[in-house]
Amino acid sequence: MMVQTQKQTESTPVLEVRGLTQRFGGLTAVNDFNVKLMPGELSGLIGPNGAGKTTVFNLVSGFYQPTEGQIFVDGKPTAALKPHRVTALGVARTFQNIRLWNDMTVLDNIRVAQHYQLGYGFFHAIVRSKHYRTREEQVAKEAEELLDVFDLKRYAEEMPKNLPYGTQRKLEIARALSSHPKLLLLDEPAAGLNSADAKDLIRLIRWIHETFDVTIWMIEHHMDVMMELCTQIKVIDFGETIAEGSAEHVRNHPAVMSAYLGDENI
Ligand SMILES: Nc1ncnc2c1ncn2[C@@H]1O[C@H](COP(=O)(O)OP(=O)(O)OP(=O)(O)O)[C@@H](O)[C@H]1O
Repeated sequence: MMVQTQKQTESTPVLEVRGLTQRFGGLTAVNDFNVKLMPGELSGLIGPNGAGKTTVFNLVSGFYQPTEGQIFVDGKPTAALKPHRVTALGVARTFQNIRLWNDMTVLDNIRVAQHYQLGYGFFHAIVRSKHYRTREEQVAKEAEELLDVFDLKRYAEEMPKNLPYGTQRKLEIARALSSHPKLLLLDEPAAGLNSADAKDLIRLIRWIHETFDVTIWMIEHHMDVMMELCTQIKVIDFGETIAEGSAEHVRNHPAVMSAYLGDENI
């Protein structure tokens, strides 16, 4: 019985997307998109500007409700759920333009993100019940530990906007991990980084993948970052999937080369 349960768990994709389509008025931003990510994968999604990549992430994280199609997180349908419900089911993300809470300290950015996941009620917070206090202590401890493992502890009382750009990116990833996600979506994590910071980011993502029990799906324009990290890459253009496979395979794929013609990043 135990073995069967284990097998079932192992064969359930962390994310499965079927026939996902998103229209904005007359524009089809994503058309019949399908993907299956198994536990522990580190995969990529690439495509030229405006191809529909962020729209896919917005759909998977519940920011948009799809025009058509189904999304399953760990086997549970999520296409009709609000973002906080999708987060509670185990999806966390970062944004192309860093979205930290700049009027809160670094430590509070992590603590508040954890609260989203805890979801204990208003009553417990108001009366500060024993249950609430115990969880609060746990949250504070975990937040400090997370800052420690990300080598961010010295910035705990700083405001995020005062940190170097690469450190803000790191903090945003740490904050996403604080909700214990099964699936981490990274939207262009190397955007705006210089090449030294981009190399640090590659090491950081590899370390997260090896250390945390999390499946990672990332969008990135820097092909060298994708080549270093991703085992599987999907390529979209005008919302259509035009290629998929290993980094090497997609890099040399004629449809990909044609889609990127003139783009110096590939
Ligand atoms: N909320 C929206 N309303 C209307 N159109 C939108 C909306 N969000 C995205 N689009 C359009 O959908 C298309 C896909 O956009 P999307 O941001 O997903 O592309 P992308 O591949 O992430 O691009 P980039 O690499 O430039 O970030 C674009 O034409 C964009 O203008």
